[in-house]
Amino acid sequence: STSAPERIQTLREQIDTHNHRYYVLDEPSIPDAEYDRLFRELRALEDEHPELVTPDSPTQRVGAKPKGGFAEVTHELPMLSLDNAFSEEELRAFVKRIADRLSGVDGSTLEFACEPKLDGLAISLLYEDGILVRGATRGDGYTGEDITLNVRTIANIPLKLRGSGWPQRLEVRGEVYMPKAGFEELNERARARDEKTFVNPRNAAAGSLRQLDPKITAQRPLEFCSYSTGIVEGGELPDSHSETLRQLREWGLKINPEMRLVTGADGCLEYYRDMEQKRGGLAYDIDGLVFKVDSREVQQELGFVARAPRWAIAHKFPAQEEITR
Ligand SMILES: NC(=O)n1nc(-c2ccco2)nc1N
Repeated sequence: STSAPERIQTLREQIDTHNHRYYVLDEPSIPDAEYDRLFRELRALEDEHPELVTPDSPTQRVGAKPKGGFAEVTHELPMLSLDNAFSEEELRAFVKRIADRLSGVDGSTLEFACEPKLDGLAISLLYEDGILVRGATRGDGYTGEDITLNVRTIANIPLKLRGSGWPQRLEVRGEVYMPKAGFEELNERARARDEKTFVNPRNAAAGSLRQLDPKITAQRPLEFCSYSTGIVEGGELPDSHSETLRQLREWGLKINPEMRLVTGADGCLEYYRDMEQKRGGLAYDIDGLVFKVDSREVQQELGFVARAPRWAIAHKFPAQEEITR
C-alpha cells in the first residue's frame, strides 16, 4: 500500500490537474462527484497528518479572518491606469502618435494585442519560486491592500504555478470580476434574505474581494483573468505581450480567450466592431477593449507618460443607458 505522504502527493497532483482543466482550460475532466471524493480523501489524510499540510495544498484556500484591517502593499512597479479613446479618430490618433515616435515605423504595420477590457478590479499576484505569496489590490496604483487571503479563495488563481521555467519572482496582473450569471444569482439570494443587493458585477466583485473575512469571499462567484506582468526577476519572459500571455496560460493562469493579434489601426477597429457585436453575449461585463503594442521592445522604447503607458489605450464603448438589471 502507498504511504500517507505518497498518497497525499498523488491526490494533490490529480486535484491540481483537474482544477487546471476545469478553471483555466474550461475542459472539465471528471464528474464533480469524483472530484469531491478526491478532495475529501486529501482533506481526511491531512487531518490525520497535519505535519504534512503545506500552504500550496488545494485544501488551503480558505484562511481565517485576520484581526484589524488589510495591510498595505507598495507596488514595486506602479500599476498605472490606461489612457482612453472614445472614437475611431482618437484610436487612429493614438496609433499615429506611436508611429511618429518610432522613427521610420509605419503605424499600419504595427502589431497590436487586443483584449476585452474586463469591468472588475485590477489586482497583482506575486509568485516566488512558483508559489503564490501575495495578492494586492491596485489601490491608487502606488499603494494597494494586501488581500492575499481573499485571492487564495478564487478557484482559478493557482496557488502554485504549473510546469517549469518561470522567473524566480513573477508578478502577474489581471482583473478579478464576477460573471453576469453569478452576479444575478448572488442578488437573487440577497433579495431572498432581505440583504443588500449589488448595483452591478463590478461593485459586487470589489465588495466581495474587500471583505475582511475570506470565508465570505470564498462564497462569492469570482474569477480572475491575467492581462499583464509586473515584477520579473531571475528569469526571462517572451519578447511579445501575446506570447507572454500564452506563457502565463501554460503556467496555469487564465487569460482571455478573446485576445487577438492585429496590425495597425484598421486591425484594431475591425476587432472593435467584432467585439461590439459579441459584447452582449459574453459571460462577463466589459466596458471597452484594450489595444497594446505587442512588441515588448517597442513598449519599452515608448515608455509611459506621467499617468499611463504610451503603448496602450483603452477604447471604451459608448456608456450604455443605465439598463435596469
Ligand atoms: N481591465 C482590463 O481588462 N485590462 N487592463 C489592462 C491593462 C492595464 C494596464 C496594462 O494592461 N489590460 C486589460 N485587458
